[in-house]
Amino acid sequence: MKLTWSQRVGLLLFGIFVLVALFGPLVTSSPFTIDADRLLPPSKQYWLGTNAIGQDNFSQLVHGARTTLYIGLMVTLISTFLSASLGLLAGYSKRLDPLLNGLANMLLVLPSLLLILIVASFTGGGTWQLILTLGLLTWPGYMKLIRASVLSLKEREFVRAAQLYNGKTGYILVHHLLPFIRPLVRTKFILSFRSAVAMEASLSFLGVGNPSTVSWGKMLQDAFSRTQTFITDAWLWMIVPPAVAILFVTIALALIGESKMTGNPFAARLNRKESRVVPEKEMEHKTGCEEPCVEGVSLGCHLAAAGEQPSAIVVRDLKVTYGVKSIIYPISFEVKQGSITSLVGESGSGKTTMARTIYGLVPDESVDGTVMIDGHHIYMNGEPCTMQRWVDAAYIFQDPRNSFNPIMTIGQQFYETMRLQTSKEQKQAAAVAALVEVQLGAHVMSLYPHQLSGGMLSRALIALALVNKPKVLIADEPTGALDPIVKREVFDLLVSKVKEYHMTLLLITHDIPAALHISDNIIVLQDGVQIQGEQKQHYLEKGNQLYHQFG
Ligand SMILES: Nc1ncnc2c1ncn2[C@@H]1O[C@H](COP(=O)(O)OP(=O)(O)OP(=O)(O)O)[C@@H](O)[C@H]1O
Repeated sequence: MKLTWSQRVGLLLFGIFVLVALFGPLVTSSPFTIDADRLLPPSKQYWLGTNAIGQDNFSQLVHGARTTLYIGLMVTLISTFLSASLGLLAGYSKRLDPLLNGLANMLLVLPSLLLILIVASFTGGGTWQLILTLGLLTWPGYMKLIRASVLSLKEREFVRAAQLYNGKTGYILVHHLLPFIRPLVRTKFILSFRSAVAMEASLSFLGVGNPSTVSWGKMLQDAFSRTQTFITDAWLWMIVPPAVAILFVTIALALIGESKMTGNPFAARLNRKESRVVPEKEMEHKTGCEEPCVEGVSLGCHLAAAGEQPSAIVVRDLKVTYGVKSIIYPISFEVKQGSITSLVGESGSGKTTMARTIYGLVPDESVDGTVMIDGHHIYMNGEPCTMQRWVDAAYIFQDPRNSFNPIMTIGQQFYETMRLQTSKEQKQAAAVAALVEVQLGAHVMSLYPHQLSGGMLSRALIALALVNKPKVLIADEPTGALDPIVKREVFDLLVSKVKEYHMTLLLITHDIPAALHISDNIIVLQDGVQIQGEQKQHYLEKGNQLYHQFG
């Protein structure tokens, strides 16, 4: 990381204070020793003179650095940890959010200094009481910022994908979300340190704090509490040194913090990424459930038992409603094993909603009817789902750039989806083989998504979906964002792989000629309704014609 000049100055200045705090007390006398006259001016023996009871001001300043920085560090660690962890939890968990956010709001509306004074007065004057009071009352501001970031991040496709193949909240918070909020956490750390130093000084100055320790705030309090300080020149060596020390520490931290906010290359990279992606509307992921293919119970098995080609996807009387708005009107269809079915229709007709519903990405309460993939019921009154997503069935999201976590390498994201391979070597070999099959080299494993072109990302996403050789693949406009030539290449690649592995494909596309060319069946949606007969024929003919005319 390249340091800016202000960052270097800040670090140098702060480093000097840290060295003084660490080693100063080892080479100076005790700050409590009273062995000189009162209010002596600076001399060779007492570099900063003596205070109103004859203690060495220089020794007090050096020992005070240790206390002030120690309190600042501890307060900052507690406050930053709380901001980050509670912000992550509140942003991610709908259940915890009202509680944590409500608590943060409550603390924010109370006047903080008054609150701290009251709590500190009640808890007594110990150093740890002060640290805990400050640490426990100063987390809400940044907690809310982090919560807001997580609320937006968790709607991104790569988080949804991680939910599908890993599911564990702790893993997603630590591996997928924490890296994004790290710049905020760093900034919070530095700003907290700065305000904790100032706050400690203010509270000590007001008489709240440990009376048996020396700190810069306490030096100021001693000085201000005696009238001699101001009727002589004593204020010059009693007040100016601790005040300047506090000022310089806060300036040093401000310089470091300023650089962090503007010069952090990761933050810049993140901002570039954020500008490229638009978070989707909130659509809570709820899992369905698995029902093993028990003969005589599941619909797919009924068909198999009857000697027909079993259905890989069964949709019966499916209806999707968001609030009072109906998106999909009752619809039924089946996709036979090893076949390709295309779902076409005008923009906004409900194709993506249908695909997401089939894969179990739509909340239970919005869904009515039956959906089964390879014999597994997807929705069954909120029972936990055991259908292995990315293993039994995979889903290719519409936007490949949004589907990969921008701060993890492609290789790391492959490893996450693999459950069949146990060792790292096996995973590596399978991932490389999948990438090679989509004409990408093994070097792609170590690249970040922003280092790949749109076409490469689409191929990588197909490889990711194919790596476990799922029986069913749902692809939502897998070539939507590509130019016509690359589009055709990626499309052909997808179809060839589906055929090679005898997979079942449900394809959402606007490309009607391609759909007509490759599909065993085409479903046409219009305003959430499946159209049939002449109306369907007319739509396909018109779409085919227009596509040839305008691409
Ligand atoms: N989470 C949601 N809450 C409320 N309405 C939604 C939600 N998601 C989608 N919709 C609505 O459902 C309708 C169908 O959207 P959908 O994305 O399924 O269409 P689509 O056919 O895939 O469109 P396109 O081809 O443009 O991607 C739209 O009117 C959309 O506003």
